[in-house]
Amino acid sequence: MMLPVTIVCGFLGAGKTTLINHLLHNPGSERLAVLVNDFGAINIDQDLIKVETENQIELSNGCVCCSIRDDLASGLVSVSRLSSKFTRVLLECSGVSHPAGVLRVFDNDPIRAQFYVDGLFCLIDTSNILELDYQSTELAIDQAAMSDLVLLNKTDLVPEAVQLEVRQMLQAAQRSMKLLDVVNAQVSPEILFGPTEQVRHRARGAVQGKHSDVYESASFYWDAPIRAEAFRGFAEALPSQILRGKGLLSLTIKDQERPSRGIFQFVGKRSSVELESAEGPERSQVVLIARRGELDRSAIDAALDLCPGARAALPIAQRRRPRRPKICE
Ligand SMILES: Nc1nc2c(ncn2[C@@H]2O[C@H](COP(=O)(O)OP(=O)(O)OP(=O)(O)O)[C@@H](O)[C@H]2O)c(=O)[nH]1
Repeated sequence: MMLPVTIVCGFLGAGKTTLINHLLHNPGSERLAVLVNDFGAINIDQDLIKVETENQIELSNGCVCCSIRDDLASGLVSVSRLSSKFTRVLLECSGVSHPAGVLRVFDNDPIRAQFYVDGLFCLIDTSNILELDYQSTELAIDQAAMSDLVLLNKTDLVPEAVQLEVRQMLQAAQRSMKLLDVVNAQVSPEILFGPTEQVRHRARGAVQGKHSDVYESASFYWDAPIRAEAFRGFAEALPSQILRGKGLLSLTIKDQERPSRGIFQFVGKRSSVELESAEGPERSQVVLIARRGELDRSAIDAALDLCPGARAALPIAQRRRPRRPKICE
């Protein structure tokens, strides 16, 4: 039996992982296999998926629409071997993925014989899309234009006038685009998993070049727990050209015996560190993404000086062959 695939796309930080977490908590009658793609050298999203799911595959080391399409295909093959366990695949694309490149994977055998794209949904960060550079705005609009439904997320952060401007910009690109206002990607699973009125002719244009030519990332890790104050200093000193930052941290806090787990989020010039009740991970990890050439290394080094002990994770190009995705059983 062929398995339906729900694809979630949207520019960096738009709320894709928030949506995946929401759907995993509210799966309805579905048994979901989740494939998660992160652009950076470290897959932080893998750890930000908050439901204990053994049915999760990590696709890191590049963008799923251009550099690691083979990894997506082999991830899907791994799912197909266990297809009786699942009723649906949820695919979270990296924020710089173009849906055309992702859809191409489903046009070829053996994937074409085992999976079909049942829905393509796009998250838009309503609070930030008007601030993006031209090329990133174009990518975000392309992602939206190819989707069956666009979720205008983070509407809590902007006044109605801005929401209206975003709507007008998107509908100027495609008049028939379907838009739904949401906060924290809260949408009924029936809307995404039920029958969709799919975009009739999804353009299957070739993706121009690789997204690693347009965007770059830097990843760092700390083997010892970090003082929360020191990390705050680092986060505040990050240069404003960074489009996206995220991290999974082990933070020491005054008067607390054990380090706590912290989640670092940086998007649209807003940064936050959320402390969780769980104990911190063995290693703290942070990924920063910017347009190629705009990742100001000396400013980042100056920020890292405020938070000693960081080591750089190897850039994608210097790694050995990307790891084959493995499904946990
Ligand atoms: N205020 C507000 N914050 C939100 C909303 N949706 C998501 N966020 C926050 O935005 C940040 C980014 O959300 P993610 O779900 O990680 O975004 P993403 O698209 O998966 O990010 P990438 O995978 O890095 O592209 C997190 O701090 C979320 O908690 C929303 O509707 N309102």
